[in-house]
Amino acid sequence: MGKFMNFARREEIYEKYINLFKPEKNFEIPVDSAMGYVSFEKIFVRENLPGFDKSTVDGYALIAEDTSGASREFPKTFKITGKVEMGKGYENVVRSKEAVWVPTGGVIPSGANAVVMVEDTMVEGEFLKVFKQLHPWENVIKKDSGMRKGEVLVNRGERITFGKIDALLANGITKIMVYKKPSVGIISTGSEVVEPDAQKSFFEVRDGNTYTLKAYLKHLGYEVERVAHVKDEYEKFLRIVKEALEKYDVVVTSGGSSVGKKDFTREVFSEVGEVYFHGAWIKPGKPTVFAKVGEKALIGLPGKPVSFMVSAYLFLLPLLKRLEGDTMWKPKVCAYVVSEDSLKAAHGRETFIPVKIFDNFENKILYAKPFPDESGLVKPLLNADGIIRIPLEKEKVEKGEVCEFYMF
Ligand SMILES: Nc1nc2c(c(=O)[nH]1)N[C@H]1C(S)=C(S)[C@@H](COP(=O)(O)OP(=O)(O)OC[C@H]3O[C@@H](n4cnc5c(N)ncnc54)[C@H](O)[C@@H]3O)O[C@H]1N2
Ligand code: MOO
Repeated sequence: MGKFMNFARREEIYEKYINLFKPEKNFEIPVDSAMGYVSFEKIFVRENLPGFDKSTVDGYALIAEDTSGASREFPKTFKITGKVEMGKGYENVVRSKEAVWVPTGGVIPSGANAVVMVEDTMVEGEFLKVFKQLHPWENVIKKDSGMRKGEVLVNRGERITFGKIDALLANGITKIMVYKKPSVGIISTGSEVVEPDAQKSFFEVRDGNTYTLKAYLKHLGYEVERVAHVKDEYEKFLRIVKEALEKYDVVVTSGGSSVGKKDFTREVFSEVGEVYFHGAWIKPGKPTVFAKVGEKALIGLPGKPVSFMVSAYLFLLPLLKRLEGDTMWKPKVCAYVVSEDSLKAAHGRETFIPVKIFDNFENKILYAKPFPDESGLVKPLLNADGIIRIPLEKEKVEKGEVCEFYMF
């Protein structure tokens, strides 16, 4: 197989490889099925919301100034003059020393400027005793204080959250154009690799990688298949990759990405397309292969379990996000956390270490328990919530030092 070819730093791989890919397809979807998709449209608020002054409590609408000095001992008395019905307007005006029943969400009658909660009142025939002093607009959502016509609701390239869905529906928007999510085919390689449910010899390894990645991508909403497993046979590997490229937007392989005699990934990728990089200055995940075949992406992930998942997190996920139109496709720092142990970085490589996060509620600090064991083991990921990063220029992290945390 020979040597590594064309190493690059992570940012360079983002700029010179992942940036080459663009979202192509979009379609219309009901808003209540759009969660997690990326919007193809820029959508504006259609009407001011709420369109009326609205009560936040069940109680009586009145003029706040009339409650001045009110208490349990010295209540103020009002005349009850009517009641508001939900979803309806109210004709009459509230005058000084008058009170009108209003349910939560009901309209504030004109003239009134506050609502006293029913618990702070007592009804005596036609009259209401108020035990509490209110300030103007207490317990009222002011008209149009929520959204204004013309404000941006959703930008093109923004992911649809439940907050966006709620706001779209509140505006009467029930359909939205979103980008299609890319489809992913995952190929497992390695003569020692067997199916997870297989009887295996002492020296064989169960295929965790490809099924784990499938589970993760499926959970994130991508169309994903674990296509096949191939032994270290060049011709068969080549054929399976070609077939997968016909079918999927992105093809990912596991294993065989290093420089061993039977590591065919780079060679196979070079035969079907253009290899941009073979090797990333990161640990784990160094022997990752990045290729492009027409508009399709072909990524060769290393076989070691931690290297496989970390490289998938750092490169495959951003690629998929970019392909689905997400403008925020690069990995994002989720929090700054304190490392519970001192850690050594890999020389000349940006280092990522699986961690579990602990909350310390007393001092309001997040702590990270690192699992820096060999990336060829499965164990470091067992209890990991994500990874912390040691930048390229740093050689170590001291116990108690603050690190960037990236959540899986
Ligand atoms: N001479 C060098 N050797 C290696 C280098 C190097 O720079 N020079 N880099 C090392 C690094 S770093 C990594 S990471 C590995 C990656 O190697 P490969 O991608 O070729 O992976 P394999 O050799 O196929 O497998 C490595 C390891 O992972 C196990 N494996 C493979 N597939 C699966 C699977 N689907 N599920 C679970 N485990 C799997 C496999 O049995 C091996 O134990 O290269 C180093 N070598
Ligand atoms: O990059 Mo390897 O993935 O260091 O273990």
